[in-house]
Amino acid sequence: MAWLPRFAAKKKKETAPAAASGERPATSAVAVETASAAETAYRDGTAAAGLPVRGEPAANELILSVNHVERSFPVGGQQLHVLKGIDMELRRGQLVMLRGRSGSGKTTLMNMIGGLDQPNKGEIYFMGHPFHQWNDDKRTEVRRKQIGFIFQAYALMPLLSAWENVELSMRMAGIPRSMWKPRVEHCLELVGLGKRMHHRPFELSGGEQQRVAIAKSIAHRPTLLLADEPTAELDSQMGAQIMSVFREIIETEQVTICMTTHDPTILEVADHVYQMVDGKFVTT
Ligand SMILES: Nc1ncnc2c1ncn2[C@@H]1O[C@H](COP(=O)(O)OP(=O)(O)OP(=O)(O)O)[C@@H](O)[C@H]1O
Repeated sequence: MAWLPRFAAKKKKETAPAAASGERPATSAVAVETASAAETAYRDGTAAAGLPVRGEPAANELILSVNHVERSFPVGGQQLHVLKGIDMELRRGQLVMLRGRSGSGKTTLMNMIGGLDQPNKGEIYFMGHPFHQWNDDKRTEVRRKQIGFIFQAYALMPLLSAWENVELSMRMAGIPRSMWKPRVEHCLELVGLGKRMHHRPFELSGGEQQRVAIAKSIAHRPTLLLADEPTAELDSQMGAQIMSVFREIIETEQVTICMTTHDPTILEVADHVYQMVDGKFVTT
């Protein structure tokens, strides 16, 4: 679970300017025109809205390709080889799972896929963008618009309602204010929380809180969702509900989901499972 603190530290840095832009008042004619162009673009699903193009995505489109990736960390004057030549790919609409013992390198790989870290060797292309070559600012820009993150411990703001939590993520993604309401409603309904929109996290069950976190992660219409043990805190029934929500959002949002899990019952619903042992994938 090293992923959460490492991601949280970076996230703080990346969201500050976005939050400011979300609050931008449309006071000038230019600003009004820009906002309405962005809103139209958002409705039409065009790139001008600052969101990924929706349209009709090509079935089976290659979203991510990882080629011969290696990652080492200096520890005690020596190199600790954590990833030892990883090849994988993710395609549009897939639900892909990574499984492996604690310390096998899953989090390290997820950090690379999400553009939070870079390999020492090898290539990572996300939507054709060479993450292995790009600097942190360029990767952050793509990540903010096209990738969503879900954590084991939900990562919700405790004093905000479900609605406000989802709205906050749209504000931070720089989406025009007038688009927030319909999209927040849509996302919360999609995860089955239409009747709990104004509850705060402590008024919701663990499964419901995780569903708010999912609504939050898809509000900006990412292409890829990365989920670190999203069912680990839940009982098997709630875990199954989360998996059915994942299937639903894959269908309706054409998103791709890559998640880590230890739960063998959940593995059954994956389109593909990568088994990691000591920094490499093995076939089972
Ligand atoms: N920044 C770092 N510096 C040094 N070692 C690291 C660093 N990040 C990860 N490691 C080491 O790499 C190995 C793999 O860690 P990683 O967090 O990727 O495993 P994991 O499979 O996700 O484990 P878990 O299921 O417990 O989350 C561990 O031995 C860890 O200590």
